[in-house]
Amino acid sequence: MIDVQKLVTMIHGKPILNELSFTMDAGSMYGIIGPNGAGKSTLLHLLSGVDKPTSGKVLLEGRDAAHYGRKELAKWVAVLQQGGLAPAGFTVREVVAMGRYPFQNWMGEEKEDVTPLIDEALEAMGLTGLQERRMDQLSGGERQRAALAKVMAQDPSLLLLDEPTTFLDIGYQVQLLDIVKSWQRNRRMTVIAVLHDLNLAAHYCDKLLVLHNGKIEAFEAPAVIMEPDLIERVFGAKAIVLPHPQTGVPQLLLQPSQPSSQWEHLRIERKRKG
Ligand SMILES: Nc1ncnc2c1ncn2[C@@H]1O[C@H](COP(=O)(O)OP(=O)(O)OP(=O)(O)O)[C@@H](O)[C@H]1O
Repeated sequence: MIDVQKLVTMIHGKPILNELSFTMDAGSMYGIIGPNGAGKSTLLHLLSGVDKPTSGKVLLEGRDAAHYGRKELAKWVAVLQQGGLAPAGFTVREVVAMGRYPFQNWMGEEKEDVTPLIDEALEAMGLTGLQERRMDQLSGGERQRAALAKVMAQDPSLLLLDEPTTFLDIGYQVQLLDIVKSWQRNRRMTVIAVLHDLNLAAHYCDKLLVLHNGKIEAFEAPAVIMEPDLIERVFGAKAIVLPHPQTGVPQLLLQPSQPSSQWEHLRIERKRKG
């Protein structure tokens, strides 16, 4: 369980996160959504224990995240950073195997043979055929999948994802979230993902935390969040909300501000050119 108490982050005297308090249950999938600069990545870094708040606390399983050692924390918290891994001279398989680092002794050894775990992670992300390829020879999407395979090999209890679908085409966006979701259900893992695509967030997350101006605007089930007034208030965008024809999950259709005048402009242009 994650218990966030009166969390404040100030940067250059300006509050970026302003007294956030909430709890998240183990084994559920949560989305953090909000406009650019709302503080989503800042909050994720605090939840991972990497950054320290100006005041307030993040309790992971009842213990202050700031009091965990790095390696100890890495045994059960994995973070998939925005943009995945930087390209480097290692092969895909070597990078995925690095996910096991927190469990290794000083000689880089583990008690059990982890080959099947690494094979499974490579297979799940469609990387078996690319496992001997160097990271700098991969596309952005392939690197992102390698980064996810690495955190899969880590086998965490809490997985933090910062805009995991950014470099992926629509097929891999759905595939990545499908994998994370089934993994979350099967292993009772807790997942917290910063997502910009609200339609995907509504489909995959049990609850959505909406950040706006460093405060929690709402923390509810997607059916409550996907509501035109809230979307316009937070994102300044007009939207129509419709149930997905197959799943019934609310989905947003964005409304361009002046569609008719744009079409009119094109019609006049065409007429002018004859
Ligand atoms: N090191 C820093 N120095 C100054 N300002 C910072 C620093 N880090 C973050 N900020 C500011 O804090 C605010 C929140 O940043 P954060 O990256 O958490 O937003 P975000 O919601 O993740 O945004 P985005 O959707 O654009 O990724 C922004 O206004 C950003 O400019």
